[in-house]
Order: sequence, then structure tokens, then C-alpha cells
Amino acid sequence: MSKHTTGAATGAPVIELKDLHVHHRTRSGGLFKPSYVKAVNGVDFTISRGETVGIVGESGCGKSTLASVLVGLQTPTSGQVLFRGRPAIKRSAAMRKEFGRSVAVVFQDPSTALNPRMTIQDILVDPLAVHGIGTTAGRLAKVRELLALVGLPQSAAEVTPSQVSGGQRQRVAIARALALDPDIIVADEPTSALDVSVRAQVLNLLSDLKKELNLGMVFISHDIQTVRYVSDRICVMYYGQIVEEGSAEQIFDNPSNDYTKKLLGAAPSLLHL
Ligand SMILES: Nc1ncnc2c1ncn2[C@@H]1O[C@H](COP(=O)(O)OP(=O)(O)OP(=O)(O)O)[C@@H](O)[C@H]1O
Repeated sequence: MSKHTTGAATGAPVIELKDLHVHHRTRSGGLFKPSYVKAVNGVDFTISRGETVGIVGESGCGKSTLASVLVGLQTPTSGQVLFRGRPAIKRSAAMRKEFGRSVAVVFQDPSTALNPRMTIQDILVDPLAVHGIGTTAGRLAKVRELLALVGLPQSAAEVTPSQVSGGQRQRVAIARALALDPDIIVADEPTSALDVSVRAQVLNLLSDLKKELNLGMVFISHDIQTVRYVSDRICVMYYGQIVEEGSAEQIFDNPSNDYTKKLLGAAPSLLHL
């Protein structure tokens, strides 16, 4: 399988993280002597439209914590988060709304990420309704457009997520992420919960959408081969830090960090983890 995506950042960064730290309190220290896990420990990161940045590392290295800051679900312990160049940690209601439209997320498991009681049409209308976008007819037209964009039949609108396959459910989650025409999609292990047979299709869909819509994509995975397949730039994470960053070619052809070399050496066959 050849590398699918090539892209270059266009415009100023949408999000910048500077010296970001996120410490989670653990139970082990007790009430009087709290102890912390330094899940993210001094990370600098940028993402712009038009580029896919892969974040790769073993389980527990802090990838999901970093993703949760990027999508605004987690407040960092310290450091800066800039959104379109403006400080965004304590954001106003107006900036929260703008941020919510600009940055979308696709989670690992579409079975838990989508409301099983809603039809796919209602799932796709929901973000538009929350943001007060469009008339009823306009929202339904957007649903049709989104279904076509992610390669689902129009008849999918009428059914619930449990009535379609796992791969199709992830397509619904991707369509929902695209509903507000975001600048950036953060995809956290978007193929790990899927059947091996459909992983490549979903990766290709994400790569195609990124190119077609000039999206920025943060692609998070523990599998360096999957990250290579979609990414223009790769950040290797180890114990809360980015220990190596470079173009996909640089990281694969000329890795400088021992941990990167270990990941590359241990990498099994593509998409089969
Ligand atoms: N809410 C939390 N409270 C306490 N510790 C946490 C919390 N969330 C994450 N951690 C710890 O922070 C570290 C980083 O976790 P994180 O989930 O960000 O890593 P990850 O690389 O995404 O791993 P995985 O792929 O297994 O999800 C781990 O040691 C984890 O146990």
C-alpha cells in the first residue's frame, strides 16, 4: 500500500500549544499527599489547515490527553493554547462557539460515540441545530451532502447506528464531525475499533476528505505504520513528551531518537494491530 496523502500546511496555525503540561491527579497519594501523572509534560505543537500531523506512541504516553486539550475537553495544568493566534484556555462564550465549529473530533469507537436511539439524520442535524445553522430544509440538504461526502447511501438517514456496519458507523461519525465545516479534525485512533477489512477504506476516506476540503487533521494512533500512511508530519510521543518530530519521510528514513527506532523496529504489518 503506497502512502496516500501529501499535503502542506496552508495559512497560519489554527491551534498552537506551547509548553503544555497536563497532570492528572491519582488516587495513590491520598488526600494530604496528592500524587500526579504527568500525562503531557512540556509539549509544543501546531496544526494548520491542509496538513495531517500524526501523533504516535505506546499506550499511556499521553496521546489522548493531548487530543482532549486540542478539542477543548481538557484544561491544561500549565502552558498556552492559542486558537487562531489568540489565548484560548479561558475562552469567552463567543470564542467557545467559534472553537466548537472550527475543531471537530472523531473518536475511536463509533458504537459508543453515536447516540443509538437517534436516526443518522438526527445525529447529523444535531450539531447544526445546536449552532442554530440553517432552516429545516437547509439542514436536510446538508445531511444529504454529508452522506454523499462520506460515501453512505441516502437511505442511511432513516436508520439508527446499530442498523449499519461498524465501518459505516465510523463514516457517520466522520460526517457528523464535518457538519459544521471545521478547519481541523482530531481523529483519536479512528480505525482501531474497526474490523481489519474496513480500516484501509476509512483511512482513505479521511485522507481524501482532508485533501478535498483542505482540512487540517491530527491523526492519533499507537501504530506507526498507520500514522505513516496518512501523515505529512509525525510527532513521536514518549512519557508525555514529543521526543522526535519530522516529515513522515524523515522519521521513517532517518530516525534520530532511540524510541522512534524502537517503534519502527517493532512495527508489525500495516493496519493489523
Ligand atoms: N483522568 C485521568 N486520571 C488519572 N490518570 C489519567 C487520566 N487520564 C489519563 N491518565 C493517565 O495519564 C497517562 C496518559 O494517558 P493517555 O490516555 O493520555 O495516554 P494514551 O497514549 O492516549 O494511551 P491509550 O492509547 O492507552 O489511551 C496514563 O498514565 C494514564 O493512566
